[in-house]
Amino acid sequence: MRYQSTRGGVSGISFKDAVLMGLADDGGLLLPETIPTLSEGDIEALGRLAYPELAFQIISLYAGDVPSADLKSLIDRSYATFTHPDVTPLAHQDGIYILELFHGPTLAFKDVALQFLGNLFEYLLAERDQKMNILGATSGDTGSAAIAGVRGKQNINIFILHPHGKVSPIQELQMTTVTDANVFNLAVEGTFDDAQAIVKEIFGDVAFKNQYALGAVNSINWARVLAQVVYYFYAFGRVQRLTGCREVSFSVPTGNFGDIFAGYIARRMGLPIHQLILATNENNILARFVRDGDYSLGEVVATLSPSMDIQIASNFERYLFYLHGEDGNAVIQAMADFRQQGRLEFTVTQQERVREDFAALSVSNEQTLDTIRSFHEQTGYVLDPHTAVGVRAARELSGGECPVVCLATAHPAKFGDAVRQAISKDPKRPASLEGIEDRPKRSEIIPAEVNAVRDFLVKNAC
Ligand SMILES: Cc1ncc(COP(=O)(O)O)c(C=O)c1O
Ligand SMILES: N[C@@H](CCOP(=O)(O)O)C(=O)O
Repeated sequence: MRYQSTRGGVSGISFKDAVLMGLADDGGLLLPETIPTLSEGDIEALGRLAYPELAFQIISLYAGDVPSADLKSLIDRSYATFTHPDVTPLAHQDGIYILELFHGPTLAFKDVALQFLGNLFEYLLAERDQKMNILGATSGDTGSAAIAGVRGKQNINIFILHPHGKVSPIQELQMTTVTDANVFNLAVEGTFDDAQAIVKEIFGDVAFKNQYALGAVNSINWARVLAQVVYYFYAFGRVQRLTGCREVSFSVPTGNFGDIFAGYIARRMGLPIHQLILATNENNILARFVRDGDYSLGEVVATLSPSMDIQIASNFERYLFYLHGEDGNAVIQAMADFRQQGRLEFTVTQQERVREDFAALSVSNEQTLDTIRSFHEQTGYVLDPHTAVGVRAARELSGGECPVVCLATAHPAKFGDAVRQAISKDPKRPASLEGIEDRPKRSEIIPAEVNAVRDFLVKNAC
């Protein structure tokens, strides 16, 4: 399998090189040159596998240059850190399937990909006798999952930018209480969008990126999206065996468009996804895009699901590539238009195609609280606010023709304030969070300026 950039300036590179390149050297995002498709029989057989074996089968399709035994060992080690034997178990509550993606070390779906990516980086760096400085932006969950994936690892330093004061207290502590010498937390005086723009601008300076061997842990990195494709197949297989259904819908709480894009890839591989429901909070540019073709930038507002307080969704560029018939020049033009005008226009045909690909809903804070409350009253199950956004959208948009899987992207204990507001009690705390408030902390506040981050990196790079 070879990889190409959404902007047409990079092509023919291997999986290993794509993982190390992160952001494509032409500023675009990497995608496989072809998407492998699977037959109904293949998909049914895959659906019977245990999670690590399924991950091996799916990832192998895209990572032919990693020897099978090595890939298997990387995957097995990555999922051995999960506390549930099924890795991503499926609960059935109130007619909805909840795919619990939060049983990894930092209690969010990001662990599914970042445990793997951390091990993969270590493996590739050892093979090439290289060092790496990871630079990432987080609205709360990617940061701690990436740190957990590489803390204490040889030849890797990690620099994570989070928006100062805009992540939940537990999310902040999960990052800043990791005081290993190779971990640097930077609290940026701005939004997640500012942090992500800084990261992309620094990656865009290819000479600097190569000089400091920068690595990407955000969904900029294709390996992130790829590892997330796996659980769509896993959930489909489990639900199909339980219900005998031919198709399944998925509802996906969405911010940076990575998780739902993984579902889009799974569907392109042949997975019979009926509806792919894109659920946003009040930062609703993506929901407006799907429903009305209105892709225009708004101000980021703080919500009860802070990890989705995003307006400029990184992976949208990957979808644009397909929407524009895999034409890199059209993507370059669209990205330039968006930078200049803060909006994009779509033809009627494109808008129709988008609505074939996705259904969408924007969910308010009030509706989020109401969903956590009513779901708890009906089932006793406690949803985190991001998952609640997806559950609300599933309830409103799914037509009931086939089962719906809601991706449960975080453990409710990460968002205690929102849960308490909804059900007047604290969510149960998993053991990993016990005493987190009392641990030593390390982080730096930094202005939302490229040069400030660049200077910090130069001083602390490995
Ligand atoms: C808990 C949680 N749910 C949902 C999302 C949205 O996922 P994506 O950014 O891949 O759209 C995020 C952040 O990305 C998150 O941290
Ligand atoms: N919600 C994310 C934002 C970054 O998304 P990513 O999937 O591109 O890493 C977070 O928690 O940081």
